[in-house]
Amino acid sequence: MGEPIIQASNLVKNFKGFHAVNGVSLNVEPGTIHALIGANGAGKTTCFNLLSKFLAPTSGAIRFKGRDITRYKPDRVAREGLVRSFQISAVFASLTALENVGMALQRRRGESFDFWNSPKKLAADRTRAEELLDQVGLNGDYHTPAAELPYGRKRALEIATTLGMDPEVMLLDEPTAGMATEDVSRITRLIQTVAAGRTVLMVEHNLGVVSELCDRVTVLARGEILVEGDYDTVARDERVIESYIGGGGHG
Ligand SMILES: Nc1ncnc2c1ncn2[C@@H]1O[C@H](COP(=O)(O)OP(=O)(O)OP(=O)(O)O)[C@@H](O)[C@H]1O
Repeated sequence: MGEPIIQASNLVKNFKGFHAVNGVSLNVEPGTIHALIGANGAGKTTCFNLLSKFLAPTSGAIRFKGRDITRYKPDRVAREGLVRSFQISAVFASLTALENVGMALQRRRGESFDFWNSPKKLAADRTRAEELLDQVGLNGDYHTPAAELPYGRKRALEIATTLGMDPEVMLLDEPTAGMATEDVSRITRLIQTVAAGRTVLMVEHNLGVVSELCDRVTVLARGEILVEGDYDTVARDERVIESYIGGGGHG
């Protein structure tokens, strides 16, 4: 294995004395799809928010491509290629699919969204935005407001906006949560496609999706790493089975 693209050392996050993440050291290898799993309350979301810089750790360090990013703001790490997917928020729900991806393209350049950008830049963005929408299967939905897209397509749009940031590492937060089986397989295939030439770190509850997609799996329990390995190894591990059956978290 080469040098990890993400190296988290001894991450700790306390909330009023409660250790949500308690000494997590995690390496993500470039070109892999890596899952964070664990029972409810295990610390997956907190860990994810630390890695995407949406939360500052109480202690510990994070390196991205060898550089210490522990004190970086989310926008800066995103521009450097570590990008998390976002649920299309209420603010952008009224914008069309094309406009949502267009915003990501502008954000990539560090610009705030500007409807009055130069026509040349807008035309180039539009072509790129259309390509990205085609890639995620939204070729018929360029002008549909995000709010009107069915759930599975909304999640596909989120992936397109993430791709608009030109990520080297994509951080996906429960990409198949709340989906019907048919959408789950579509998004699984989509993640597989967009993972080519990239690194993906995802929090995912659906173990079928994890087994299908992920090269490496880190299992958290009570804020700590319980087991790490490929899917078959962790799925067989007694401690993992027990943590799922027993609820694993602290609640
Ligand atoms: N902002 C916060 N303030 C206080 N406690 C928090 C906060 N965020 C998370 N926690 C606690 O930290 C623990 C870990 O939460 P986290 O959301 O990271 O777990 P999770 O593994 O993502 O769980 P789930 O699968 O239910 O989403 C939980 O006990 C939670 O109650």
